[in-house]
Amino acid sequence: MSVTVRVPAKVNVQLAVGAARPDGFHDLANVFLAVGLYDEVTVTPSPDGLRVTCEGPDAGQVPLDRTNLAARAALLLAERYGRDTDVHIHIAKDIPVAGGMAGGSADGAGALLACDTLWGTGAPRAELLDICAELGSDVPFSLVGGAALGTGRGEKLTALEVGGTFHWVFAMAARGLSTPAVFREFDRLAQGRDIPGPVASQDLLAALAKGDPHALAATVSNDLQPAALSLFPQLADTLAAGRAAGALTALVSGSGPTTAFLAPDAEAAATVADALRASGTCRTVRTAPGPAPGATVV
Ligand SMILES: C[C@@](CO)(OP(=O)(O)O)[C@H](O)COP(=O)(O)OP(=O)(O)OC[C@H]1O[C@@H](n2ccc(N)nc2=O)[C@H](O)[C@@H]1O
Ligand SMILES: Nc1ncnc2c1ncn2[C@@H]1O[C@H](COP(=O)(O)OP(=O)(O)O)[C@@H](O)[C@H]1O
Repeated sequence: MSVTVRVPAKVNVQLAVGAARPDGFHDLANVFLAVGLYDEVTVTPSPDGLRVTCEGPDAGQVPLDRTNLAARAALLLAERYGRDTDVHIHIAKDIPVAGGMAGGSADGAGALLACDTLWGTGAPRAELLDICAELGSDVPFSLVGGAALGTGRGEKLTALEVGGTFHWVFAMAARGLSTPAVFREFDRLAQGRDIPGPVASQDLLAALAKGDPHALAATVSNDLQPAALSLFPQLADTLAAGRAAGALTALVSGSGPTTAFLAPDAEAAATVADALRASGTCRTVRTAPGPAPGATVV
């Protein structure tokens, strides 16, 4: 018997970052939107013990040892419920690696739900969310999907209402960016400045609730964008190419380097995608609607 779970990528429509905390994390007002780009995680009982395999264009960059977030999720759940981790975890990866779209987090949440289903642990949802938070700040959101405000380091979630479908274009870069390196660059750029506590924009939440792409485009923001651009200046060319092609707004997704473009409708999204492909400023281009559902057994 196997269990397969489908898990979405995310874009941060607002990422407000506070000052570094004593534990090295940053308090956030992180408005997540799940989008229709998915990894699929399949778990199968395996007589050879815990094993991870991965397929997809970025598979070569995914660690297959116990540092893989999917393996860590299986180990944490097994430890809490006294199970053996005799599973083969296979990841069919479509979310870019180290792209700021929470691909590793998606695999962590996916493996957790898949193992929970396979083992029939009956873990309460709150306990699964707790394990997700232990795995990483973004992992709880990968489990719930939709749209949510993440506070604390991004792990404390409040579900948000979304009044329509938003049409996104994503440009994947030639290389990845390390999330800790981008936060470190944020700290460096912030030196000597007063960093206000992060607060969600009420105008942005209203735009999401209304499902209005023009209002959303006018309110998106990402405090990590200057840091990502400082480490990867060529991203400015990708952002400019998408804007010139009619995107309502262009921003770096999370810590980057994937760039995200909001279009007024699906047809305009296809036009922006074609222009980005022709621009030669990125590796691949994908379109995806949001919101998308969270981790789901298929
Ligand atoms: C920036 C965001 C925005 O959604 O996503 P990505 O762009 O990486 O996808 C997240 O905050 C990433 O969350 P996640 O990738 O789960 O990070 P974690 O494993 O929890 O932390 C990795 C490292 O990032 C930094 N970090 C992360 C979250 C946070 N609130 N403050 C931080 O300073 C810390 O240096 C930490 O050691
Ligand atoms: N299942 C996984 N998929 C991708 N990366 C993983 C996974 N598990 C651990 N990692 C590690 O996490 C790093 C960040 O990957 P990822 O989650 O894709 O990026 P981001 O945090 O920018 O969204 C990778 O460089 C890789 O070393």
